[in-house]
Amino acid sequence: MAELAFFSGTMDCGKSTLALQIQHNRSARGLAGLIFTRNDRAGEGRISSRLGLVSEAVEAGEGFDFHRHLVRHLTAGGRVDYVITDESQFLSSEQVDQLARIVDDLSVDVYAFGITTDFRTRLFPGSQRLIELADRVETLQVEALCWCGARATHNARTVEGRMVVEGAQVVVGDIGQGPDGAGETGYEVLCRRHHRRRLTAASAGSGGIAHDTLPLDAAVPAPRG
Ligand SMILES: Nc1ncnc2c1ncn2[C@@H]1O[C@H](COP(=O)(O)OP(=O)(O)O)[C@@H](O)[C@H]1O
Ligand SMILES: Cc1cn([C@H]2C[C@H](O)[C@@H](COP(=O)(O)O)O2)c(=O)[nH]c1=O
Repeated sequence: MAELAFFSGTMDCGKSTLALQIQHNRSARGLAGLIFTRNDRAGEGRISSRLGLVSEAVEAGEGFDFHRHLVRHLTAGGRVDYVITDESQFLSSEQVDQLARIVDDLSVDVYAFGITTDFRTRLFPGSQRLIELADRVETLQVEALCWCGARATHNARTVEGRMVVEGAQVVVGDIGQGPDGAGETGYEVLCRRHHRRRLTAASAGSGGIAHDTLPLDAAVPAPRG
């Protein structure tokens, strides 16, 4: 039976990489997929991972109808075994309904990838609808880490390394500072404790994992002698 699966997590946890791996493995076995994205950092009509993989994709902008696109494709004699949508957090609730309709009415698997919450810890519209409708919601296994070493569960937006809480929900960008450095909007993944305290690596003065904040003493035996 076809399914709607939502692979979610923070920024930088490997979602696009997994999307491209699924695409690679399925196409290697002769399955035909349609790949969609919206507002990828690499530009329109592209799906890119930080591991360097890039693939072409159909840009599913505002007003794009996934169900109509598939019906047209099939009517024209095309084949579709599965659908991948990256940056699905940016989709509208109606577009996610169309994805569910593709699964139920056309019996095509849909694998959606996206971050769950925005820089203010609120659900994106696309992610909210995916959580409501998906047959399965998967949290990615490769966790991103907060500067303190704890699992990063939240996305912070930063300006010059400092967390900001005002601004538009959608600002396309990357982990770290923008290319021009000062004043550029960037993102940093944090654990909830540090997101709540608005404590980024820069504001905490941390150059890397702060080992003394981890409860490692109990796990690592003290050296003998
Ligand atoms: N130089 C590198 N060497 C090994 N792994 C890397 C490197 N750069 C990035 N990664 C991996 O890529 C992941 C980010 O993958 P990506 O698909 O771009 O994430 P997402 O789509 O979730 O934002 C990182 O969590 C890390 O595991
Ligand atoms: C938290 C947050 C993120 N974004 C943008 C920033 C990136 O362009 C994407 C996430 O991409 P990734 O492949 O998962 O790293 O979302 C945003 O617009 N608003 C936010 O609050």
